[in-house]
Amino acid sequence: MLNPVEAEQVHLTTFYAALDHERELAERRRQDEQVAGTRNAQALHQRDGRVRDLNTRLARLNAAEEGLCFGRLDSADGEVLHIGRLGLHDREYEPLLVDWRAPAARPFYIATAVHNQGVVRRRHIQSRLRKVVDVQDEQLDLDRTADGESRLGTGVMGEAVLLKALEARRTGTMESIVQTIQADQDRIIRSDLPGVLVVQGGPGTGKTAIALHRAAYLLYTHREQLEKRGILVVGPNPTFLRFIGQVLPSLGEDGVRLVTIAELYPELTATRPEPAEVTEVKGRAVLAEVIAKAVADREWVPRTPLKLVVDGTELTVDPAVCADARDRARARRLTHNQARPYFLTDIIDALTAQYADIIGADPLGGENLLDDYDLEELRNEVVAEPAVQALLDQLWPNLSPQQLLVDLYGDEDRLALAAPQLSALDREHLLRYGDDWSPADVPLLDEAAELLGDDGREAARLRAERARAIAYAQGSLDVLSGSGSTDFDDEDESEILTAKDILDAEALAARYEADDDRTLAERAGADRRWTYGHVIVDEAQELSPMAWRAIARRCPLRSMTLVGDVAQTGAAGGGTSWRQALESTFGDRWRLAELTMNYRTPAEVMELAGHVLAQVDPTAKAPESVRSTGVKPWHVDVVPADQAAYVSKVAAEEQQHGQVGVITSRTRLELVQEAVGDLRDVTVLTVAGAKGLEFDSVLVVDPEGILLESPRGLRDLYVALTRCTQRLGVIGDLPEVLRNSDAWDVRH
Ligand SMILES: Nc1ncnc2c1ncn2[C@@H]1O[C@H](COP(=O)(O)OP(=O)(O)OP(=O)(O)O)[C@@H](O)[C@H]1O
Repeated sequence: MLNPVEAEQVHLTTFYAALDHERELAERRRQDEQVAGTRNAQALHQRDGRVRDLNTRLARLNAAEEGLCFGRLDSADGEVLHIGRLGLHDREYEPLLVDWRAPAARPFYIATAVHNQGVVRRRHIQSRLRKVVDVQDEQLDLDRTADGESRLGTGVMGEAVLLKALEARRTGTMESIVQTIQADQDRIIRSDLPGVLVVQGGPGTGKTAIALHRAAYLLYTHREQLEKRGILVVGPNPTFLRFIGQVLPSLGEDGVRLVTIAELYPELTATRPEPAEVTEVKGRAVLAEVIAKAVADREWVPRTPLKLVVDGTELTVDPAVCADARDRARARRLTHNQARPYFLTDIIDALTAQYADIIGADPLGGENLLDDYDLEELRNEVVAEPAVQALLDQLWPNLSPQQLLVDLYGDEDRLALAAPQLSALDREHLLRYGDDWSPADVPLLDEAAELLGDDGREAARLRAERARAIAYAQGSLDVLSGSGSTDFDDEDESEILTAKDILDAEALAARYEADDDRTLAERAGADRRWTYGHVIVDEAQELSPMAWRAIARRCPLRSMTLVGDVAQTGAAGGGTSWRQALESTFGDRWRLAELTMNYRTPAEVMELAGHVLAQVDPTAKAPESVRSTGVKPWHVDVVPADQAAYVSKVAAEEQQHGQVGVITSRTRLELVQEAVGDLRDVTVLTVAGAKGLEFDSVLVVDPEGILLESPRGLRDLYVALTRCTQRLGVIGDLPEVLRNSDAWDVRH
């Protein structure tokens, strides 16, 4: 009789054989597609589509290679299901392996001894390089529990496997948790697609991991709906995006665009740093009104009549005429730039009429002497007159969002007019000259783009793109027709229509466009108006109301997952309660789920961090750590002058424990960075840069500085203290909140 490891090896070998078979099949079909000769452009085009699908299939099969099968469910009725990273069939199309996202796999994550969902045994299978290395069983059958064969358990699924995963050294990038997703996490992952779901959870509760697995689950379950529009994932900074970037590909999913708020606006780099007070003002919901007013102010009505000269004739633009033209243009309910031609037409008509009255006046007092042809000529003259164009640009300019903001920020009077509801100091924060952008400007540019509409650049870009596509298509047709002549010596073959016979370059270009070769993320990234099937925001507490508006615009269906912790808010414009953060954009149309177990930070470290949380919010409850390490956090007070050198020495020692994160105040950052140099596996960051990240060992340097240098210093300190999976050291003068705790192991 085989032992469990041997028995599972037999199954695993079958699964890998099926995986290899699928892979070979896809590979062969891809090769066949690639060598199949065709001269028909439409067939070529369809073939490209099939090759792309096969590439996706192969990428999915390859992603499942490591840890292909990790679970097994045995039901009371004797049914056995193996759970894996994807679904596989045998050659008779009988299911072999169930995808972890399929409904049938669900009991693997939620069955308990009390609610066993018909499962009597859950088996965790661990493998490496196609070999089963360990098997852990959980008996979920209460009858058997009664006779002592099993126990009710701790409420943690697959405890031994989970703890092994949590104890493991970090690699510097986040990994998939498919094998050990816990029941409360599973409920969130599989929550319904529609609506806004807010996931509140303390540090290390798995919010990021869950958000990414939810993306994979949604893509699998609602593929039809989501594949075309894709999923947008918004994270706090580029380092974080790199940290999480491999999780979805490792789950076999692309079709997801990962961005920070600063990258939300196409073709723009928004990296200019700015003071927190400025960021805070730019993030306020009222800025939407300010931008709207700034746009409206560019639809200008002069107070007094304006004079201009057309070919020696003086004409007057009356304020009443301008006001009338403006009202009529606005009544069309178009964007500023789209409404502009209507306004212009009215003003030009008025000027032409005035011009004609003067020029065509009958000296004898009779009717105007000009006919329609003359009037048309006069109109052309009015339009061609530079003074008229300058006047029109003044009254209703064609504007890009960038120009609107440059003009607004750079002019005290414009600011005063557009933002009377802001204090003089707040307006001063906005005042600046130049056209480089900070991340907080991005939602404002986006807001402006909505109100202004296309300023002509988008149309020009599309025209250029189309011209390129036509040139490319023409090239393809030339190649096809060139090679066609040599091949047609057979009677029958000459009957075949070539691309050239049935298509011209323009039609072919249209086909190429419809079948754009860029990835979904690239296409979505280039199009400001792209709307996604689902949006996931991580560290969502950091977003300002203006950022929420920009995000909401990208998902009119309001299908979103927002994960975060309002006790960790560091950004000046971020929210400290979900209600306050979301109210202006979503009202109360969102549902809340909470997570309470901490899978990252050991209990010893959480005890300390708990003191800080109690000061951030006395009503908040720190998440409960699932494990303790027996290693107390340590503290040493080193005078500032010696700190950098000390940190460098300790960081080098800590390297032996794995990835080391040195988190320090902004003021000490450079000094510490210099001292640490480029020690392998050691990263020096500020708290903002460490958001969402984790390390085996963390050194917090200058905690007092972290606390004092930001109005949200306490929350920053809480974030810094909760980044480690194993060890925490604190270097520098201790803030009051961390003194007098028994949690410390004091170093001298
Ligand atoms: N069910 C699980 N199985 C294995 N590991 C898990 C599980 N849940 C969470 N983890 C691990 O715990 C760590 C913390 O998870 P994650 O970063 O998603 O937490 P978070 O709630 O986003 O934290 P923070 O708010 O502090 O950024 C990660 O290493 C993650 O892989």
